Amino acid sequence: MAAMDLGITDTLAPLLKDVRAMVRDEIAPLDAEYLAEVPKGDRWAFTPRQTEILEGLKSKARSRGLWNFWLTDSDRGRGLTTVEYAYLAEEMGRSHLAAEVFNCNAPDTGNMEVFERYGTDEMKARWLEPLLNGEIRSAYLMTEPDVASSDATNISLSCVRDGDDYVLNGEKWWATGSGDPRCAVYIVMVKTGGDDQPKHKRHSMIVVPADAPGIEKLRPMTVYGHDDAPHGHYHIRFTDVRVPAENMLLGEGRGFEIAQGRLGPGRIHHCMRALGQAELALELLVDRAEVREAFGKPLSQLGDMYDQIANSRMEIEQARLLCLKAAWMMDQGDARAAAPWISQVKVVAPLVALEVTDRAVQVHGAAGISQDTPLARQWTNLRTLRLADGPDAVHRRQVARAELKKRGRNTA
Ligand SMILES: Cc1cc2nc3c(=O)[nH]c(=O)nc-3n(C[C@H](O)[C@H](O)[C@H](O)COP(=O)(O)OP(=O)(O)OC[C@H]3O[C@@H](n4cnc5c(N)ncnc54)[C@H](O)[C@@H]3O)c2cc1C
Repeated sequence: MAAMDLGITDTLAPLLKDVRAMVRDEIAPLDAEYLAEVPKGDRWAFTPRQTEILEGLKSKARSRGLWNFWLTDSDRGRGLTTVEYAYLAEEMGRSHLAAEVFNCNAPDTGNMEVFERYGTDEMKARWLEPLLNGEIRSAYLMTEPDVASSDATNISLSCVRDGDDYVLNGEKWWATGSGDPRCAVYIVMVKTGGDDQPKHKRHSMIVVPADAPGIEKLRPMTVYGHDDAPHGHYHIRFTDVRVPAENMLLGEGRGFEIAQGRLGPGRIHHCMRALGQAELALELLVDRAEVREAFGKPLSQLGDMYDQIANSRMEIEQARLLCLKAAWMMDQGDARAAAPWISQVKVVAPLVALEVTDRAVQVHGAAGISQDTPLARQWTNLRTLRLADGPDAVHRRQVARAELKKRGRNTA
C-alpha cells in the first residue's frame, strides 16, 4: 500500500491561501445580504442584487483560477487529489455562497462527474460545458415519496422504451436545486428492468431536460419550515415525459454502477464542508464565551465550558483525519475498498459538526437560534445532512457489513 500522505502539498498551499482569503474577505461578508434578498418578490427568481453578488464573485474566482477544483480525476481540472480538494472544501463550508462561487457546489459537481465519466459527446457539449462554466445548474432525482429511498433498489419511477424514445411516469421529491431558474437538466434514477432481473440491474439513469413536456413542479419541500429558495428541493411529477433513447446513460440496468461513481466523492465534499462549519461554530462559541458575562464571570468560566471547548476541538480533529483518510482511500482508485471509509465519515462528520454547532447555539442564548448568526441556518443544514446522500443508519450498515465480511461472515 502507498504511503499515506494527508498533508498540505506544494500544489495545494497557494490555492488554499487564496481560497481561504477569498471566503473570509469577499464571500462570507456577502452571505447575509444575499440571503436577505430572497423574500423580495418572486422567491424562485434571482433579484438583480443577488445576481450581481453571485455572478460578481464567480467571475472574480474564475479570473483568479479558483474554479472547478473538484475535477480531481480528470485532465480538465486542476489535477488535485481528493485529499487536496478536501482541504479546499472545508474552507468553502464556512460560507453559504462559497461552494457555488468556485463552481464546486452540490448537486452540480456530482452531476458534472456523471457527464464527464459516462456522458456522450453530445451530452458533454449540451450539458457539461455550460455546467463547467457555471452558466446553468442541474438536479439529481432519485428519492421518491412512496418508497423507502434509502434502499435505492425500491426506486420505481417507470421508464419504458417506445420507439426511439423513453417515456417516464412517476414522482420524485427532494430534488435539490430544482427550484433554481438556471436549473436546466435533471439526472433521473428510473426503473427499467422487471422483477425477474437481478436487484442491482433493474435501474438506470437518464438525462431529462428540466423543461421537457409532462414535468410538473408540484411544490417546494421545506426544511424545518424553510423552502431554501431560490435553490429549493421540489416535489416533481412526471406524466408521459418523453426523451430520446440516447439520453440513457451507459445503458439500461447500469444505474447502480453510475450511482456508486457519483456519490462517493460528493459525500467526502459534504463532510469536509461540514467540518468547515464546525470550525466556524467553534470560533463563534469561543469568541462569545469570552466576551459575554453572567454571574460575574465570562461564560467561558462557567459550567462545563472548558470541557465543551476541548471536546469540540478533539472531535473536529478526529473527524477531519477520518475524512482525509476516506479521501486518500478514494485516491487509491478502488471505489469498493474506499466505500466503508466514506460511510464512516458520512456518519461521523455531520454528527460532530451538528454537535459543535449546537453547543455554539446554546452559548449564544436566544441569539443562537436567530438570524443574527450563521448558526441556526448551519444547524438546519447539518441536520439534513444526516439524511441526504443516505441516512446514518444506511452508512452504519455498510460499515458493519464490511467488518463482518472481514471475519468471513455472509452478509447477504
Ligand atoms: C435537504 C435534503 C436534500 C436532499 N436532496 C436530494 C437530492 O438532491 N436528490 C435526491 O434524490 N434525494 C435528496 N434527498 C433525499 C434523501 O437522499 C433521502 O431522504 C434519503 O436517502 C432517505 O430516504 P427516505 O427519505 O425515503 O427515507 P427512508 O428510506 O424511508 O428511511 C427512513 C429511515 O429509516 C431508517 N433506516 C433505513 N435503512 C435502515 C437500515 N438499514 N437500518 C436501520 N434503519 C434504517 C433510517 O432511520 C432512515 O432515516 C434530500 C433530502 C434532504 C433532507
